[in-house]
Amino acid sequence: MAESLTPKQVAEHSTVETGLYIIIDNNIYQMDSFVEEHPGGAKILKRVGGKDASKQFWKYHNEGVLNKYAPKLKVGTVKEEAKL
Ligand code: HEM
Repeated sequence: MAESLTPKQVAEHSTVETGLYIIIDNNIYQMDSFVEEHPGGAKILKRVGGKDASKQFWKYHNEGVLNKYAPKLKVGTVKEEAKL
């Protein structure tokens, strides 16, 4: 089920135990099941848990990687925090 979460809610899932969510271009990916098979290593993914990793992602990957893995890993999109 696709969720719509604020950056703050995503930040609550910063560890493998809580799902290891990362943000890439406003989409949220749940990495806990993938972290041990990530070709770039588990450590680098754990470092960006709960955060926006768009910049790091696009440095090392291309669109094809997202097309392949999004169906399995994407859990939702980021919604703006309410502005007061
Ligand atoms: C949805 C999230 C991600 C997926 C599905 C993913 C998947 C992959 C795959 C399939 C590779 C193998 C190389 C390739 O096919 O291009 C790879 C390599 C790599 N990934 Fe990721 N990755 C993700 C996120 C990240 C993030 C957020 C970082 C950095 C913080 C990262 C860092 C790396 C590095 C450093 C490599 C090795 C590049 C190299 O050896 O040249 N990845 N990743």
